[in-house]
Amino acid sequence: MGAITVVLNSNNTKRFAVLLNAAEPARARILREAQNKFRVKALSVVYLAGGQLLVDDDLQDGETQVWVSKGEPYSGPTQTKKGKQKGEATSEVRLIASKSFVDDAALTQLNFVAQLPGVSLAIGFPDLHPGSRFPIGCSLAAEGIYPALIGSDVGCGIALYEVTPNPKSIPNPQKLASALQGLEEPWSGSPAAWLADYGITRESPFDASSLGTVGAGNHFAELCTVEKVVEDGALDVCEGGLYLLVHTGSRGLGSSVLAAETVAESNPYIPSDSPHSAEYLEKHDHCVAWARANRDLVAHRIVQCIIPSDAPTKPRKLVDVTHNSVTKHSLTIGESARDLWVHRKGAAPADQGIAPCPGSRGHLSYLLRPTGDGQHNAFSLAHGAGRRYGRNAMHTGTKTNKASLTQTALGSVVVCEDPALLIEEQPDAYKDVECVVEDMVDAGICTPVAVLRPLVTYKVRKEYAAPLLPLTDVGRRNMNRPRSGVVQNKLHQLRGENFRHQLNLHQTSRAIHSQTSAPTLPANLFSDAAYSEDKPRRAHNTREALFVVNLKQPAGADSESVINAEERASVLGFNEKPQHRVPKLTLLCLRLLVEACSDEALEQLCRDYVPGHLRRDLLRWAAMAQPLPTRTIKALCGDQGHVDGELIVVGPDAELHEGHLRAATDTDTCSSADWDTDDSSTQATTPMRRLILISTSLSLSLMLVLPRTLTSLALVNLQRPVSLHRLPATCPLLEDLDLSYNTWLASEREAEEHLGKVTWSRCAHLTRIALRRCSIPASIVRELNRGKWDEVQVIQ
Ligand SMILES: Nc1nc2c(ncn2[C@@H]2O[C@H](COP(=O)(O)O)[C@@H](O)[C@H]2O)c(=O)[nH]1
Ligand SMILES: [Mn+2]
Repeated sequence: MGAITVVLNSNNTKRFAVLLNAAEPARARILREAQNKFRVKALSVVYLAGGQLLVDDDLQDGETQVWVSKGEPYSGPTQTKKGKQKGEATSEVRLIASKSFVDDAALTQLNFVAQLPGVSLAIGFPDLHPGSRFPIGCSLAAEGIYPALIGSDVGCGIALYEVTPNPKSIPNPQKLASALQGLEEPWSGSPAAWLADYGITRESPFDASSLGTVGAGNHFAELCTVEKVVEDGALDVCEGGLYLLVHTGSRGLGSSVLAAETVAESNPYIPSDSPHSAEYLEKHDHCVAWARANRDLVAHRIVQCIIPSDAPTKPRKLVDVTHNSVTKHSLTIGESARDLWVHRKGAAPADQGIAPCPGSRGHLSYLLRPTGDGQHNAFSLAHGAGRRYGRNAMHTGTKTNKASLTQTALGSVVVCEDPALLIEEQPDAYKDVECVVEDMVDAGICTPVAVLRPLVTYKVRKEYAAPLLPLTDVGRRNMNRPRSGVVQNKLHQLRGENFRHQLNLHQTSRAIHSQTSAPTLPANLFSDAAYSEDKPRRAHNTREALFVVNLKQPAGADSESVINAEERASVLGFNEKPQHRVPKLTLLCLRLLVEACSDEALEQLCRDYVPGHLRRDLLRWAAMAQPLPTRTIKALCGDQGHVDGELIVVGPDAELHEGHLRAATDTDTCSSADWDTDDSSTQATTPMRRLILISTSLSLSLMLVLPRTLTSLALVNLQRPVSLHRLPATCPLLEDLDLSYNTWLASEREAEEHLGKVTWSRCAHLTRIALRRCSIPASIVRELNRGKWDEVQVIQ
């Protein structure tokens, strides 16, 4: 029996040594000591290195560390295996991390990319964590180029600028934060002139709209002070001086480059020295230069905010490293040296001098000097602490105090007016940067030269509402006019904004805009039953009555259980009265084609000729006017299982098809999709965000497979109660929930019974709930608001 190190599994930094003795069983002693030392009563699980459970009391010889947990999964280091390429050549996987936590999913991804044809070496740094498809915090050496491995934020990186090296005193973070205004608006200067300084003469739609903006997600600009200089004279930084870290990339430009490369294939391979590689590298280099220019402009704007000047100069840049890129290096793997393309996906270069290693907004950051010959680490270093938890995992549903999120334990201030981002980017979401640095120092690949302390972290303000005019309208309106510089500029801006808006829709689909089509034909041509004014009138020959007729009231259902068109319109978010809404001619034609086609022909028609937005409009319109049967909905949805992120099923001739959800779930839920996309990239497919079920049914088995990406869900006038208590787990991102017109929620007692079972605090994003013609007891309203900053809007 000897000494063993006990590590607290939940954070991996708290540890102590315990001397085991023969008198007391090892497991019991470890737990007892750990409960005392860590002051955590519920510790009950002991893991051995690699994650194996210590079930009986005896430790094998050779064990030196154990991890104690309250039951959460093992978070210690994991051993990696040697990968093998598809052909005969072997690829090598190296993990440079022993103290840092590395998620199993990230290792799986690392092993996966190591197996790709042409890849010889995959290195995971201590900041390694899962990306949506490929790992982040790694370098991959390959014969050719895989654009998807670099990701869509090509050129993203971190730069450090000098603001005031010798201030009289440390500036007040709150004052600094309030000075940071106007940074979301497009820059008022000339992007072309700014870019020209970086050798960029090619215009892009993103120049006017995005150049000089930080962007969302993990990007940030941070005013900081030098806490400690470890290597004298390094970078000329002074303790107590004011500096600025800027982390941003090529904004929508990189996304557009990756999108163009991945039209036919999701992970294409470009052989080295092919014409295609030259073409891709030209675009890649454009993004890298653009991202540098962007960081410099962000820095310039920020310094202008805090030290306004009529003749501003660019702040002095001390370092600028790109962490998403591909560059060629000579690497010796096995016997021989070869020129290989090193893909850095969240990895700093180690051949360009000092590199920043940011921790988080609530931790210190480091400046590191690379050491060694670069062979072991493929001339790369960790690019930061790396995420420890995925974004979804940060939404625990427990009550969060806004002030505690905008003020960090280090006394710094956070400017972030997006509540979800504020939660997702909490310091706890990131690994321990000290461990990350130690792991690299232990591996002999760097030494720290200075330590930075955050003062103000700028993420985003809600001060600029981008114009969302459809590109086509803007283009058309300006087609025949001479284009002045101003108009040209505006056009570029709108194009950029339009693209950004599309990306936003892909990612959040918060706003599903209703059509505002001008009437083209009289409404009564559209609905069969209202075909002609000459037709003998039915008892209620209004549109509302027709919808009711079309819905074929189920046997035994009373009139209360059927909802009229206006009510349906309210569910769909259409504000106009239905009879005033007339479909576009294209919709009418499509509706007729749908009627005329066989199932097979319809599927082909939809697949090959009808764009998503038209199919979506038809689904919406039909939901109002003449609900479609299941098979037609299926044809309109195609393989994706939804149309443009949305699915509307109005019964009773239609019901939710399991195939719909399977398809939608398959495309949406990559196991690590919620971790990080590393950028504001678009996904190859639109995730399903909105599901509307009216007057149909939803079985428990379907409820359990609802796509996790849903932000808007309507379960309206359903004939049978559904297991609402499953919602927080199945739809964690839910923002809008419509439970209107459900007869099983009509009385207080019934509403209490069904709504009372839901842990509403776990629906952290919920902002609106509609309960038209339903009851909502006061106790439920209280529960709805528990743990929320803003009151959930209740619509009745
Ligand atoms: N000093 C700060 N560091 C931060 C902050 N948010 C994130 N981070 C660190 O930066 C890297 C960036 O990684 P990427 O994959 O998004 O390019 C990340 O790993 C964190 O360690 C912050 O607000 N301040
Ligand atoms: Mn980045």
